[in-house]
Amino acid sequence: MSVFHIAFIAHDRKKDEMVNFVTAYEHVFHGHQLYSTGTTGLRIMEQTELNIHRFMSGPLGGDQQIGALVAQNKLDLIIFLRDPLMAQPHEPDITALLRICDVQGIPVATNIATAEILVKALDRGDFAWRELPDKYKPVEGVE
Ligand SMILES: O=C(CO)COP(=O)(O)O
Repeated sequence: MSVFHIAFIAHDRKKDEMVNFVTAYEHVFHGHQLYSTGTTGLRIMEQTELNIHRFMSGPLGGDQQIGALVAQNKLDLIIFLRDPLMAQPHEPDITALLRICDVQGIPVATNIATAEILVKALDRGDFAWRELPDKYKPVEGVE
């Protein structure tokens, strides 16, 4: 099985939805390299057997840390359940993360409907196209 690099991010009022989603598809995510922002990852790990590399909490820079991986083309899929009805103090970081996903052409789901479609595609093996030959080469000048 190919190992893909997947990040989970959820705003506070979307965290229950994220935990339910990841729990339902735990068997699909198992065996992949998983990342998250701080609190989202904690919540998922409390409810599943998944091991997740947690970055900082979103408002403290976690979105930017994940964005740095995206900039280096080191993520294959991001599930980012955003809260469209509440302003976030780190809105510029969120916009920057989505922008850099578009720069690199990274699949990113910002609502549960898209997340469902992408996880089913992952399960089917539709992510093989992400096995780019230069994906994990270190970026010059960056450790
Ligand atoms: O704010 C977030 C994403 O913008 C999520 O951060 P937490 O997972 O730490 O709550």
